[in-house]
Amino acid sequence: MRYAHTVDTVRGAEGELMARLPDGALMRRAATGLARVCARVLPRVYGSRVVLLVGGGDNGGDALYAGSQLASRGAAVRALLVGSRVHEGGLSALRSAGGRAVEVPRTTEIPAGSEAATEMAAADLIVDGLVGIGGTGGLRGPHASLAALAGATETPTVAVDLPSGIEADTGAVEGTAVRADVTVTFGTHKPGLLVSPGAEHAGVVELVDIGLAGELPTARLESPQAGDVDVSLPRPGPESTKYRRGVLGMAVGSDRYRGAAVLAAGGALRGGVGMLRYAGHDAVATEVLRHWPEVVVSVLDPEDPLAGLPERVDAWVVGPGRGVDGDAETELEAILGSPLPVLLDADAVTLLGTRPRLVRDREAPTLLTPHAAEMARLLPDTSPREIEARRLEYATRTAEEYGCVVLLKGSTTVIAEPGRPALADPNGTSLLATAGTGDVLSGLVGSLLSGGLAPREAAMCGAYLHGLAARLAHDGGPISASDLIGALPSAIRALRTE
Ligand SMILES: NC(=O)C1=CN([C@@H]2O[C@H](COP(=O)(O)OP(=O)(O)OC[C@H]3O[C@@H](n4cnc5c(N)ncnc54)[C@H](OP(=O)(O)O)[C@@H]3O)[C@@H](O)[C@H]2O)[C@@H](O)CC1
Ligand SMILES: [K+]
Repeated sequence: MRYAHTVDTVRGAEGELMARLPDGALMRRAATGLARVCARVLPRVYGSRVVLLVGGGDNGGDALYAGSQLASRGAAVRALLVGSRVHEGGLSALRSAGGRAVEVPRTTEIPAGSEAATEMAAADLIVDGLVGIGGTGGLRGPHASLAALAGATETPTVAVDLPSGIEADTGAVEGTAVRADVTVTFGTHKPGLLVSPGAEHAGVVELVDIGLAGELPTARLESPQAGDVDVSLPRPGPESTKYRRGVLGMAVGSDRYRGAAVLAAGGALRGGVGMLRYAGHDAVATEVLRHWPEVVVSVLDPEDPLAGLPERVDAWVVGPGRGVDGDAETELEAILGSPLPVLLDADAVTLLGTRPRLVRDREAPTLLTPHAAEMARLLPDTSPREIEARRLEYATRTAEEYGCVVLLKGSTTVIAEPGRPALADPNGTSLLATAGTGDVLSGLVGSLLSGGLAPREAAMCGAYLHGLAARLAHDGGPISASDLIGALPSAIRALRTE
């Protein structure tokens, strides 16, 4: 698991630790770790050209001290000082080691042909020490200008603690931000490094241990790795039967949207469900059976559909392609009235927007799996764009307002449960941005719910396997939702070797 803590928590832990350590010890540890990574990114240190972007705070101080270490190993290091002040200790260390520093004019626009721009383009490495966890709001003035100019070069860029311009606690990016190839972060990850859009600016994230771990409380955010998914995933043993492995009920698809049912069923079957009980009208039920003869189908009578819903199930998946008419609403209400875990996706989430009490008043476990547009229907006066920009914040808010677990699909899938650290899936890929992949996910996560996993863990494992399957199915060209189903067993196998 990767753990991420908020700025306030990091500051608190830093304060505790600093009180026991000599002055400057933490910054020395941070700078040494940073210099080590920079040395690895450079083809060789001696004779290389390094440009430091140095803001006025300790983030700039880290860059200056790391720069001094590179300079003492023979790199030509030049610091562009852009803050209203500068870390004096770092600056004198750099100068003593033979590095040079120039003040960048504090004009808002630094032109493309300026000396600073030329130096960045000619450098072997740019080190971004403009702002770290002390940053507030989008980058201002010359900081924004330098970040944009760095982004216009091909020069490899290492960000100090986090890429300047991304919001540490959320991953939101307002305006220009540095795009790093590598981010060297200190003590713990910051949530913004693991959630898009911030995560897309961070490149490879390397954690430098500065001794903070002992002071850190519960994380704000966790990012599961293959081993975490592997240990959580239910595996059949000698005692397993189809009933013990879990029976999943599915109320998805409709005569109009038959594919949704076929895809969700595929996700559940390849996700390892013990038995799948599908309920739907004749045409869609026949289609499901044609694709997946192992499914136990209940054909619903249009005159009395509720009477046909299967009873002996361990969990339910409701919504994809089911519609939002009166029958769908009555069915949703009936299923949510059961004491079983229920996953609501797509149309069921839309229906919930008009009847929030259906979940708010529920005591049994509920998991919502919306994308941003569906989530916007749950939160009045919120647009999908706002949700995309602040995924962690809105997933958390939805979970709290509805009192359930929420999996927000998209660039970084975020899972939130009130009172627990949120989870950020590390496997996000644009390969999944294609019709039907959400249906597969609902079936896959549903199979894990029916297998006995708590909603948060089912969501975590499902999201991880979904992304991994997409990567495994990809052989250079696009993939479809059906390819994803085919790759799920390999994804489960691959957990052990990841
Ligand atoms: N915590 C730890 O455990 C450790 C922390 N360490 C390091 O300390 C870093 C935190 O240092 P910090 O507190 O000095 O703040 P920092 O990130 O340098 O930013 C402040 C400066 O940025 C400026 N500024 C702000 N927003 C801006 C904007 N939008 N656009 C433009 N400018 C903006 C602001 O300028 P002002 O607004 O005051 O003029 C001020 O000068 C941390 O990230 C890590 O690298 C390690 O050394 C050791 C262990
Ligand atoms: K930075």
